[in-house]
Amino acid sequence: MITVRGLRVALGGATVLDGVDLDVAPGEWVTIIGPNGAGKSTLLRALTGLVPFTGAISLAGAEVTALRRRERARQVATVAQSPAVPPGMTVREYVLLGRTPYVPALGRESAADLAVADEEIHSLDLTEFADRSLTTLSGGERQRAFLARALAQRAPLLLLDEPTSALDIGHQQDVLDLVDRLRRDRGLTVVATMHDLSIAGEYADRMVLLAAGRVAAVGTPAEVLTEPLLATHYRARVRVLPGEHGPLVVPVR
Ligand SMILES: Nc1ncnc2c1ncn2[C@@H]1O[C@H](COP(=O)(O)OP(=O)(O)OP(=O)(O)O)[C@@H](O)[C@H]1O
Repeated sequence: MITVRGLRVALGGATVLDGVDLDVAPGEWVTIIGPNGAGKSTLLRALTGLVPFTGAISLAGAEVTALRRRERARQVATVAQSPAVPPGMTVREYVLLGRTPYVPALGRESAADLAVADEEIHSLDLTEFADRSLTTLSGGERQRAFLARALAQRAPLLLLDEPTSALDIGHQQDVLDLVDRLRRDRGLTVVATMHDLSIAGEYADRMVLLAAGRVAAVGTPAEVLTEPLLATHYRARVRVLPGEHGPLVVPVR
């Protein structure tokens, strides 16, 4: 589904990603972790062709730079870390934006587009907010609206930049369970960045540890979430305990 070879990104004169290789199989969930500034968001942005890069990135066999915008939007849906909130837009109107790649030029959304939007509003538990202005939602409610818009795009590849950072622990689990269920039901491929390492490890098939723009480790959660790797790359004092669905990373003073 995704092949990245020798990816290098320079921003503002600094090398942000350097020699990154990555393979993500169809239906796989890969979570990118790493300390602040490691290059996680930049990697996601590069996957959608949003930052200039050297090296090669292909999505479902096509070079990302060769895909036209509309085509790319049918392949990849992204929830950015802090998406723009268009003023005066209701939740339903916002989620409908996810259907843009399917609306004909100068045309309007069809009844089927409206039905898809309402389905995602329902699956994200947003029905009671559908006619409210997006700007009046709490941070967590808004986060769910961002995800609903991305899901309405019905793209096979879902890129999530810290999808749970604004959510309480219950909604974190609801949203990640939903993404996992959609992954199975719709065959979605998921690439996410996350800071909560225990939760990250519980949902990912594989993890990539980025540090200073390079891949420091890649493997199963048990291979990547180790005390020595976390001490080296995060300078964190942690204990890693065995958990039912993956290692549990506990900070210790
Ligand atoms: N437009 C830019 N110009 C210069 N430097 C940039 C630009 N965008 C990002 N950077 C730098 O690139 C590095 C990687 O940023 P990125 O946002 O990818 O990190 P991250 O791993 O997602 O961090 P965080 O965990 O803090 O969200 C950072 O040092 C950042 O300051």
